[in-house]
Formats: sequence, C-alpha cells, structure tokens
Amino acid sequence: MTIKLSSQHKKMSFSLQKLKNGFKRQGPIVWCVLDGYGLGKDDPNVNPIIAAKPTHLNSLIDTAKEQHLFKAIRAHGAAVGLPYESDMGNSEVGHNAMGCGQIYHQGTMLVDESFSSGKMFETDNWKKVVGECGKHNKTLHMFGLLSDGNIHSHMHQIFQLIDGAVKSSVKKIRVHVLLDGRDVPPESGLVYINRIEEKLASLSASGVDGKIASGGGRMYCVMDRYNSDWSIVRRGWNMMVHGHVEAADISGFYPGYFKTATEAIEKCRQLHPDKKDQYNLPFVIVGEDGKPIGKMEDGDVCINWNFRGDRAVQISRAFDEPNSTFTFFDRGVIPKVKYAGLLEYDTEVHIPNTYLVPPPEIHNTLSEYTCANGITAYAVAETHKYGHVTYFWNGNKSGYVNQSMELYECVDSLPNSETESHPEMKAVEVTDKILAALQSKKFQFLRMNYANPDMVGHTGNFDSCVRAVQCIDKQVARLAAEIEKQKGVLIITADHGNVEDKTQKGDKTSHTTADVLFTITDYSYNGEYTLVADGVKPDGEPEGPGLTNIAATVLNLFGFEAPESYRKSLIKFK
Ligand SMILES: O=C(O)[C@@H](CO)OP(=O)(O)O
Ligand SMILES: [Mn+2]
Ligand SMILES: [Mn+2]
Repeated sequence: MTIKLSSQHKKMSFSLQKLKNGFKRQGPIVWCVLDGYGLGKDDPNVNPIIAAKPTHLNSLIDTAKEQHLFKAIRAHGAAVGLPYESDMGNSEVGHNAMGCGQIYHQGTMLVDESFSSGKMFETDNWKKVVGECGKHNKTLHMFGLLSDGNIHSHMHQIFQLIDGAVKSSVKKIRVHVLLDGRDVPPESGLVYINRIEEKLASLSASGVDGKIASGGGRMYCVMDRYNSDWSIVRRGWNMMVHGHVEAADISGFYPGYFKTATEAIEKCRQLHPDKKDQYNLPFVIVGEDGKPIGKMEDGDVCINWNFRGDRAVQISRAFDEPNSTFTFFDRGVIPKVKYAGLLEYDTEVHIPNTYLVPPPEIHNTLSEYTCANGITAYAVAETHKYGHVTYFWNGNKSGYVNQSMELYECVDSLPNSETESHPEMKAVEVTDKILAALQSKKFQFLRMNYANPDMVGHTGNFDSCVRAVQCIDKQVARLAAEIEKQKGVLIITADHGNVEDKTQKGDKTSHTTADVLFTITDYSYNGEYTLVADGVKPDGEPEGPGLTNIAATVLNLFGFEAPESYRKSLIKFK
C-alpha cells in the first residue's frame, strides 16, 4: 500500500471554513472508543463478542447499517503509520491516528529508518552516551520489553543497538529483560531469552562481555503507565539498578537470585502456573560468588530500548529526576548513570532528558482545531487508558490543549492483577462520569474510552472477555439513551482489534490486525448524508478508509470543512 504522508513540520492556521451546504449538528457529539474491539469471525467459539451477544451494540450497528452509517475501517499497518501490513494495531498509533486525522510515520518506523541509514549512530547523543561509555571502559546497561511485538519494542532494533555499541568500543554490556507475553504468545519468553543470549554470547569473539543481568514480567516490573501503580516501577528499579529482589517476591522455592534467566523463569512458572510471562517475578543474575553481575555503577550508561512512551515515562523519571520532584518511592543510593530513551516519550514536558531518535512530530491535532473553533471538549477514561484519550490523542503531549475549553477526567482503575477476575473494570463509573458531563451541557464534543475489551483481551481468558463485552454493552445502552434525549450523535469505533480473537485455552493475549467498526448513531438524522459506499475510497485517497478518516468526518458533523492536511471525511452529503 502506498501512503501519502503528512508533513511532519507544517503548522497551519487553525480556523476552519463552514460547510457550504450549511449542514451542522446541534446536539453533543460523543466519540466512544471500545479499546481493542475488532471485527472478528462470526463464531461464538473463537469470538467472545459473538458469544456475548451484545444486543444494544448490535442494534445500534444494525440501524447504522440500514442508514449507511456503518463502515469497517482499517486500524493496523500502513493505515496507522506502521511499517508492515503484518503489524497489529495498538493504542498509541490508534489514538494518535484518531486524534490527528493524519498518518505519520510512527516511532518504530522512525527508529528503523534512523538505524538502517546509520544516522542515529552518528548523532551527538549516541556519541555522548555510548561513545563515552566505550572510551572510559564503563558498562552499557540496556533494558526494555524483550519482544518482537513491535508495539513497545522490537528485537531487531535491540540487536542493532548492541551491534552499534560494539562498534563504539563498548566492552561490557548488561541487559535487563522485561518478559512480554502480551504482544506475543503468553509463554514465549524463553524463545526471546534464547535469542538474546545467543546474540550476547556471539560478542565474545569481539572481546565483549555481554550478559543478561536481571529481568521480570512487564506488568510486574518497570512498565507501569499513567501513574497507575508505582510499585511496578520500584520493583524494576531495584532489580535493574541495585541488583536487588524485594523480600515480598522471594520464597524458599523462588530465591530471586539465579545463575541464569532460564532457571528463574522456569522456577516462576512452577510456582505460579497461572501468572505467565507478563507477571513473571523479578530475578537478578548472580555470578559464582553469589553477587549480582550487573548492578549499575557510577559512570555507567543505560539505554531504554522501548520506543513507545506510555510505559516508559515513569522509569525515565526515576532515572532523570532529583529527589525534590521524584517522590514516588525511595530510590536508595542513586548511581550516577547516563540515561537515554530510544525516543522522546513525552514531547510536551520533554521526558526523558536524553533520547536517541526524534519522535514523530504530530501537528494540527483535532483538539487544536476544536479549541480554536469554539468547540468545548471533554475526555474521560479509567487510569489504564486515561493517557490514551489525552496524551496519545493529542499527539503524545500530556497537557491540555486549551484548559478553558476542555475538561479531562480519570476514573481510578483497579490493579492490573484484578482485570481477569473483574472484567467489568470501571466501565460503570466511566459511564457515570460521561453522563454527568453530558447532563452539565457544558461540552459539545465528548470522547471516551472503554478499557475492558482490550485489557481483558490481554488476559486471554475467554469467559472474562465475554463478561467484558456484556458489561460495555449495557454501558453503551445507558450512554445512547442520554444522547438520544439530547438529540446528539454517538460515534462508536475501536483503536485496534484484540477481544474478537481468543481461544478457550486462553493462549491468545495479543492485539490483532482486524478492521474495526465505525458507526454513527445520529439522533436527528434525516437522511441528509451517508458514509462513502463499501469498496469506495474516501475522496481521492489511494486506500482506506481507516482511523485517520474519522477526524474529518467529525468536523463535518460540527458543520466545518476539514483542513487540507487531514485524511478525507467519510461523509457523503446527498
Ligand atoms: O498494554 C499495552 O501496553 C499495549 C500492549 O502492549 O496495549 P494497548 O496498545 O492497547 O495499550
Ligand atoms: Mn488499545
Ligand atoms: Mn492493548
């Protein structure tokens, strides 16, 4: 697929032209994202959505289909700025795409480009960080998600970093591995461990001592997001920086300190067969003398190889910030380590201080246009997805676009570990919040995210997935009833697939490449428009439709022409 890219640097004026035909919807417009709700097979044995029989959602979809206000749209691969058609969608690229109406080369693509051209290895930051490490014979530490899921990280990029470090004369590398099991099969960790161990062993031919120094599951060590649970970051910090496993994670059966990563993972699986890679207990590798082989020392360097920001921000703060602002846990004696992220993770508050590849510069977001054109906006989600409808939505910037025009609200999530047993999560409370916002009549444009289909989808548990879908079905009915009362518009879509493709065995935990639904329920619909017909591409575009076409569609519903730089609206006026 050839994709015309948005200019990365062009800034536009934000005032919009009114539609020439005078069309405009008066009521509130609500954009509801069902996170991870893809269009799957019509088979209740593999698709929890079919098994759940979501009657309210189905009836909204059926009506939209009759009115030609329903489409299946693309949410993966090139349509959201990812390098390969085999790349499943994810929340970052999906919410970026929905929130900016344009296709940008996403982080992983920018990393691939700057690694393969060799550009990154010539940058001042690379020389300052890794070059100096080689020159002064210090240890290079590297950590991140050990995976080729291409959502937070990719193995081939990790290997390219290692090769680059060897070329820059680094002689000692210590790797801290976070097991995935969420973007790749749930118990595939040892496959990736073997691959990286082989790679590290091959370095000895060049006189480089490379070893795994510590590790643990991504959802239990390091990769928290949106300040949901700082103990996850603390556990990871202690194992990676201090070579220390916390007492609560140690038992007679699982001593926490091991000779090899494989031994640690196998022990953990015996102890907790239900936990799988994502929740693997932390482990630290020790040498013959029983001492950790990869504690961080003054003068060492540490690279975070994850390119995606949400789960990289908190650990970056732990490395970068002084005690005066970092109050989340006691970091102990902090070694003077030079830290670099693969990308800049938050482009508004600039986290981390040092990064290796410039991130996508997402300009001209929908929020900038709505704020500039007098449209008041509201956003809500529970903690696990709060940043998705704010930070990702606004192009990886964490603050408000215009606080006098917007309100963002967050409902506290339950801990991750309770998602499987409480698949209802906080959907009721999120709905309560948006209903209150609607009833306040303060907002014209309201967006929200139901976390359940995605978060429960990641547990792989089929029955929990069915309950998750049934729960959001009820909540969507509550939401729709209020929007109907206010003669507003309800848009339902999803950022990528996940929940629609599961097994009874529970061994499918990842996102998918499925298309997602796009449905408009317009409670003052009078046949004035439809969506572009099936098989027809949005105006003059070579491909599509996809998530990036929604923003222009929404601006049309507000009575505006979409800006030139946006992917085309899906609306056809009669
Ligand atoms: O949990 C996450 O970090 C990702 C999967 O790695 O899911 P999502 O993109 O839906 O946030
Ligand atoms: Mn998502
Ligand atoms: Mn997900």
